[in-house]
Amino acid sequence: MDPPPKPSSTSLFQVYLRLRPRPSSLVQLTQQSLYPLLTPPERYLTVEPPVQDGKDAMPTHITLQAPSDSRKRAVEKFAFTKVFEEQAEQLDIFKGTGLVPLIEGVIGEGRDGLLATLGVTGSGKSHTILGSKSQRGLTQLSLDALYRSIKNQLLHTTSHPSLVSSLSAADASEAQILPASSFLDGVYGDVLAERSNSRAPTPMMVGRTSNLPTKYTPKNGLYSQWSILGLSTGYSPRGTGQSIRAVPIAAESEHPARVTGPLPSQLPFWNSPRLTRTQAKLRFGNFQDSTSTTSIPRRNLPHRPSALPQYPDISDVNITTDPNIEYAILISMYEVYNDRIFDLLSNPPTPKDLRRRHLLFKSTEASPDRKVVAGLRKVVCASYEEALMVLETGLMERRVAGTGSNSASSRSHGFFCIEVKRRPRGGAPSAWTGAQLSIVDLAGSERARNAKTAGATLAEAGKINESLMYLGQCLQMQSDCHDGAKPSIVPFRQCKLTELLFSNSFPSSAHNAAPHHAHHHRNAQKAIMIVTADPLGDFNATSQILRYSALAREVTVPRIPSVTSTILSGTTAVPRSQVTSGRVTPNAVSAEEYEAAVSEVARLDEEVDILGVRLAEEEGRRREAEEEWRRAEERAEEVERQVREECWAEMEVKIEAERRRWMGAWCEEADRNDEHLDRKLEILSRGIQIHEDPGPHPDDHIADLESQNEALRRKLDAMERELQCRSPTKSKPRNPSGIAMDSSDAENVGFRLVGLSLESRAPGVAKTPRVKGRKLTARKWDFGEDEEGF
Ligand SMILES: Nc1ncnc2c1ncn2[C@@H]1O[C@H](COP(=O)(O)OP(=O)(O)OP(=O)(O)O)[C@@H](O)[C@H]1O
Repeated sequence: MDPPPKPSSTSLFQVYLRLRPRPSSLVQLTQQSLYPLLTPPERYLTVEPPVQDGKDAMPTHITLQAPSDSRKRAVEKFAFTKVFEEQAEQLDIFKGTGLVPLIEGVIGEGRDGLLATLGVTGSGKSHTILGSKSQRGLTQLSLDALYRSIKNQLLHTTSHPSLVSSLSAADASEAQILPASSFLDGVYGDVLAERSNSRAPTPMMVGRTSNLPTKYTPKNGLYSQWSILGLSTGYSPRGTGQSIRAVPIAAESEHPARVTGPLPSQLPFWNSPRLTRTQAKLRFGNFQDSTSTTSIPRRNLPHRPSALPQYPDISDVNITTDPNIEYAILISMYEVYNDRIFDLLSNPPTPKDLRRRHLLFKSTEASPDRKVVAGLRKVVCASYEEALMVLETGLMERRVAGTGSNSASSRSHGFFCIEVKRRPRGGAPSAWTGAQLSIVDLAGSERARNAKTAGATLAEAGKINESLMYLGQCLQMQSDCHDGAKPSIVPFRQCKLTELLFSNSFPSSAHNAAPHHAHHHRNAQKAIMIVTADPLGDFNATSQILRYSALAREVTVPRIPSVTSTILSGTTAVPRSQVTSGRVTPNAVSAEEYEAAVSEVARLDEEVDILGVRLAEEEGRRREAEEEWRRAEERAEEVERQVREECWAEMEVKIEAERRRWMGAWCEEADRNDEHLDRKLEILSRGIQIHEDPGPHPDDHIADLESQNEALRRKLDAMERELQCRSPTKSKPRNPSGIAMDSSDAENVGFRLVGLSLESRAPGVAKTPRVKGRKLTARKWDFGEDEEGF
């Protein structure tokens, strides 16, 4: 097989392979005692000797053969840029993978750099990127190299108060930029107050399974993922006073932590007082998590610097910089979880709103030709220690869970971005340009059967595998079109992960830039992929990853003793003497023809074998396609369901709003009516004064009656006198009934009139008697008529 293709201008990634060492003998012993029936795993991977000669020559090829392969499957050979064997250390990886030139490109050329790890779960991706208790990872080493190189040209927010505002003005990603001191104070300053409002903790378990007690409960105590960076908390969140410590694995134990140089203890927030037990309880609450995995708080206290690993030392790494340039470094962190981007450095919008807002990867007004993650929080870090603290804070937010394959399995793809901003010394505030180094810790692909996941963790695994499948397709495309084919056909827009990894892999074109923006031509990013593999791990999962990530691949079919070979061996066994004996039948063929036929059969047989392998591959691809189809259908259903739910929710909101509007209008109308009525009543009560009739005073009434009586009496007297003065011959006047009336009668009449008059004044009395009475009193002419009648 040829040496792996040299990275060309079209290749998107340089691909390195790192093999994970065997677990330490102590771990193996523990495993054996826990699972005595378990057969020790067989190694299925062989590293080929280096193709080139020389002392520093590195292997580039591996062969893969299924362990205990009764079916005699094809032997596959893979080519990588370099293969790092089990004994390789972090420093070897740092120096041997071209990470230093990548950093140089970021500082000097303004070229974006990308470093990513890919592998099956538990194969050592996080170990490579983040390191362990005793060794720094590539992230810390890159940060160290960066800060060492530009420390004399680095601007600080303390000495340049306008630094943050000038960086914000030049930022194209709508980011919230703040100095590290403000950020760290915000996170750790008022720990008590914040903790009580903190988000629900994400399931987390850290440490090797084999090192954990058999029954692992929160009461056993925990240590955070950050401790793998060597920043031991020295603090048990439950206040038990104990923290589980990972038993150092063989490679690590050779390099005990060395603490040298300036320590983060010099930072003010690292010296903040430790929590008391009560405070801790208050702060972390009661960790009664119902999930199968154990929870620890997302943000621990600032860690003690005493365990900070300084190994490996990279003080000999020198990156030359232009002294006329001044720099600022911005750190941001996000994770891709379930195909959505979440900021790892920002707090929830409100303490009550525990849901995180996902961010968009898009072109902005200030960055029309290049997509950026918009709205991230970026922290200006003036020193390596500050950058480490920010990294810790982000890692605490990252989703990690214990699975059957890895006790601290990353459940999201983590992105750690170091933006190196540069401008000429004393340049205008807006003159910032720069490039970014992105370090990506991908979540591992896993088989549900091996990982023994269920529920949400299984769903996460589905999403992880899906995004890794798309990544695989992109990488496959890169290796397929190595020889001059266009890499632009790489289908990277299929999911968020591949978009983030590949969209800056191509140089920006000037015509895409908006005319009102000074166009800054960007070089295509340089990218390094470190594929991690456990030679004793899951064969199928590992071979699948290697298949799509390798730069080249060759399949050899093992020779199977078949009918052909039997014939062949029979042929060779035929003694020449027999062939030439002359006992040849008319149908018999010559020995040469027979041999040619047999070799033709052998060739065809080989072809059949190769076709068999191809068929198996095609079948695998078909299965993948079917799986993709199924997932696409599921996605479509999910989208449909979401749309329905959204529409439903929107409808409900609208109906509710309409109802409220109507209720409001109805209430308003009712109020208006009430008001109107009130006003009317008021007007009425003001305008109409009801006077109560006091009624006649009884004395007045009596006096009145008496005067009337008196008047009548006088009238009667006058009439009597008149009668007496008339001649005695004249007959006595008659009453209407014809009966003669004497004075006593007249008196009676008078009294009756008075009585009638009284009755007529009484309320509710009928008028008829009054008419009668008036008739009696007022009809003087009646008398007159009578008089005339006499
Ligand atoms: N090169 C190495 N040297 C020493 N220990 C290693 C190495 N690689 C991995 N390990 C150990 O193996 C375990 C699993 O590694 P790690 O967590 O890095 O896996 P991972 O690939 O990131 O898994 P996941 O995808 O599930 O997050 C850790 O305990 C780690 O310390």
